[in-house]
Amino acid sequence: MLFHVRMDVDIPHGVDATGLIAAEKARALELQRAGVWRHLWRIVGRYSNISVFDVGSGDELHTLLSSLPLYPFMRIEVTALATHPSDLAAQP
Ligand SMILES: O=C(O)CC1=CCC(=O)O1
Repeated sequence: MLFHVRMDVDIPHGVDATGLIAAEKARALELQRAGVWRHLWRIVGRYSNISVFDVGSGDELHTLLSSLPLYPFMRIEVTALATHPSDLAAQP
């Protein structure tokens, strides 16, 4: 199942998140190499990203997202994706 995910990061002033940011990057690269984190894009001008995940279920995605190192400092919006009938890749 594909999910569109927007993550907005808000680290409070005074919190040293250097280690968490490094750990987040390592986890993101690991999940991309595993084919789970399919796309990762920066939203221009914001400390936010748009991502696409390929996971088995919403429960699996929740477990994954809530285990990210920066999760305590993120606001996350998730949209489940389905195949569009006019998608070229979906044509017979
Ligand atoms: O910088 C972000 O948008 C948060 C983040 C997700 C993966 C990563 O390495 O940083």
